[in-house]
Amino acid sequence: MNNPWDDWDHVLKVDPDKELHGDDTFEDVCRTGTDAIEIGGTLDVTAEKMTRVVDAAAEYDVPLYQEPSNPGVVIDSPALDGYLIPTVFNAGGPFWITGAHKEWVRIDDLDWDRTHTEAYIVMNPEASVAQLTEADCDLSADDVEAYAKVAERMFGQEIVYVEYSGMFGDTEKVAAAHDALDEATLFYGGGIHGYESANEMAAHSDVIVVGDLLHDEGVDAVRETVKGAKDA
Ligand SMILES: CC(C)=CCC/C(C)=C/CC/C(C)=C/CC/C(C)=C/COP(=O)(O)OP(=O)(O)O
Ligand SMILES: O=P(O)(O)OC[C@@H](O)CO
Ligand SMILES: [Mg+2]
Repeated sequence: MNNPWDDWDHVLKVDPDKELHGDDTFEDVCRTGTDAIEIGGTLDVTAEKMTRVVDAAAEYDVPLYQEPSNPGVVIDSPALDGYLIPTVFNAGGPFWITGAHKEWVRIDDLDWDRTHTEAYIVMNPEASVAQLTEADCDLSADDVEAYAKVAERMFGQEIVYVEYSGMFGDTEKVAAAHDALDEATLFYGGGIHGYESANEMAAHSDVIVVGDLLHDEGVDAVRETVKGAKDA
């Protein structure tokens, strides 16, 4: 199966609820050298805020994907290459595994060819995503490895996402997920803040995701993480 993310090393995650840094523009954001832009955040995202970011990025050639945190923020735009829909394997209950998805499919006509899932393993208990989904983050490397195998082999997931949002993760646990996968692509996100941290996590995953750095330090700092990922 050929998927666009097979060739990615770096994804930039733009949170529609956060401002860009300093004088950065969306043109700068699209020209950091990242392989794709994911648009999404856990808290206070609306369809209107999503539309603002998609419209601003539409004219540049970087692939654009929406990553909705609930069905109400999904927007229909020809500028989007697709939708990356989280499912949280270690959520505290079924709503964030299949429940929100069932509601979405019930109320909307999906564009199935552009709709893909990401099997999240949420690891930082302080992150909004962990609190919202009541994720069990108390996982050993063996647990993470097992979740990754369940995602790939039992549920046919093409993307497994080890999510440390807001903190730099444990490389041993990320590597355990990486080693568990044959076909699926491992995304890693959390706390990447420069060349070194990008380079280190890129060695233990297939794609690194950089989020808050864009909003906190800006496009020049993001460009360093692209270099770190590409050099790994
Ligand atoms: C079925 C549909 C369309 C949506 C449901 C999708 C699911 C299951 C979402 C649950 C997990 C979630 C909220 C994912 C959003 C992506 C994400 C983890 C963004 C990063 O968020 P943080 O960085 O933790 O949050 P803030 O920056 O907003 O605090
Ligand atoms: O914001 P950071 O910590 O870079 O995390 C990136 C991403 O994995 C968040 O969903
Ligand atoms: Mg965030």
